[in-house]
Amino acid sequence: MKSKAPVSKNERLDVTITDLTYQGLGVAKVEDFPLFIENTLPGEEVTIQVTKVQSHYGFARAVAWTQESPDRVKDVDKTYRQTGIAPLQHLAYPAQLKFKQHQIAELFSKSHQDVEVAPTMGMDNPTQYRNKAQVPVRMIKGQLETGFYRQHSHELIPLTDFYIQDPAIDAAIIKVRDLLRQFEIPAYNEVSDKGVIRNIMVRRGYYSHEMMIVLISRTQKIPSQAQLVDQIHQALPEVTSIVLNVNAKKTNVIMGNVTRVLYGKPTIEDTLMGLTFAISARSFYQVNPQQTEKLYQMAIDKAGLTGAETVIDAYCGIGTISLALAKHAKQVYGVEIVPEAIEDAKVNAQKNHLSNVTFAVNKAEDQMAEWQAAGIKPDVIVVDPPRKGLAESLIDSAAKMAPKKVVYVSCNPATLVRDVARFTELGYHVDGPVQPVDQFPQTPHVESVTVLKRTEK
Ligand SMILES: C[S@@+](CC[C@H](N)C(=O)[O-])C[C@H]1O[C@@H](n2cnc3c(N)ncnc32)[C@H](O)[C@@H]1O
Repeated sequence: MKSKAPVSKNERLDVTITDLTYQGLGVAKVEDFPLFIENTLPGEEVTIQVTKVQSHYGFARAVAWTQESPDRVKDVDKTYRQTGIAPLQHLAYPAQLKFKQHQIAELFSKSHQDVEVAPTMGMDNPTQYRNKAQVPVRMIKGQLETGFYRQHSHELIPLTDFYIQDPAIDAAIIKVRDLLRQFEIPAYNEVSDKGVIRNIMVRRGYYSHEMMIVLISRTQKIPSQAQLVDQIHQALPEVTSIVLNVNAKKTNVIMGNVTRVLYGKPTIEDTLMGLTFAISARSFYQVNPQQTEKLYQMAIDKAGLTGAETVIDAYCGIGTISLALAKHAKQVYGVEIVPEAIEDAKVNAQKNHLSNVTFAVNKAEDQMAEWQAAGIKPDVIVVDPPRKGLAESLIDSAAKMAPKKVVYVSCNPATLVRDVARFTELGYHVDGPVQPVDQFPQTPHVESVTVLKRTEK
């Protein structure tokens, strides 16, 4: 065998299952060595017994056996795992929360043994929480269907109950699907690159109940467009905005660059932290509003503002965190790459009568360098990047500006740990425990807040 197994036959040990192979075996790692375990699913903590250590394509591989996890619950619907909508549905909710805490702790343990991870903050009803749906549309046996792709494929599994989405959104998708069928509007076919409707996006304000329907089309115009739009808003009284997004490219990217309002306003409004936000079709907006309020409150508390501080909010979207911080700070600077989101952010500052916020459309890494060159000296920097984390140059500019604190809101613990390592090289240390907040129940996605403090010299 080329590599040696750190486990031996008949050994018993406690492991956490982190992955699933295509053959349906659970995978756990011991010192980065994979163990393949029958009868397990991701997130489960089980005691295993190694049954075989064998050579597999020249590498050591161990197969182990266990009894079913006590945290296993009955699947609600197996399609939720096949589609990746709810890959953790088999796990009792407290075990899901523990798994998320474990994932972050495991990643930090390799480079930062001193970092603690607090228990994950969960929600009371961990289903039907999503305020946004983005569903693909396909023709199946000559009929237009909405649903979700089987994982790692483009095979559409038709669905009417999406389990983790607001049920009013599920009902709207069915209504739009039925109207598309009625007007005989064909779905896009990605093989022939023909057809019309590619995706339907629906967003609904948690408090406002305002609903936006975005029809993502290959074509500049949808057949029977005026009648379709008329019927949609008549059938769905909560709809205050119907938008056409044109994506004519042969691509996996969902939205194109052209957006046209077909009915109502270009935005819907919702409330978070007592503030009102306008949200347009292409802007990012957190999908779990109940947990977002907890997440933002945590970020604000950890920023520890007195009203005298200058704060930067990098990756600010429509300015949600920026404006929530502005109530407690002297001046806030926000930066975001999507121009529509910054337009929303500016409107949102006015709507909430907050004049101590300045927004910039730019790459956060470039804007931070500009602010640093311009001599801006933030007391606190908040970052909330996408899954790929922070550009190294952003961390360098941030450290040069020497804020007392960096509050890092992360949706990917792997890049969080990488970025924390860079900050520690530049004179920062993790202050207090990392706090996971469950933004995505039933899925393995992990959101967290980490505070980095400048180490006194
Ligand atoms: C996780 S979201 C957070 C948004 C916002 N803080 C919120 O809570 O709604 C990340 C945001 O970063 C933006 N983004 C992605 N890459 C960027 C970059 N290089 N520079 C600036 N913004 C970027 C995305 O458009 C998105 O709005």
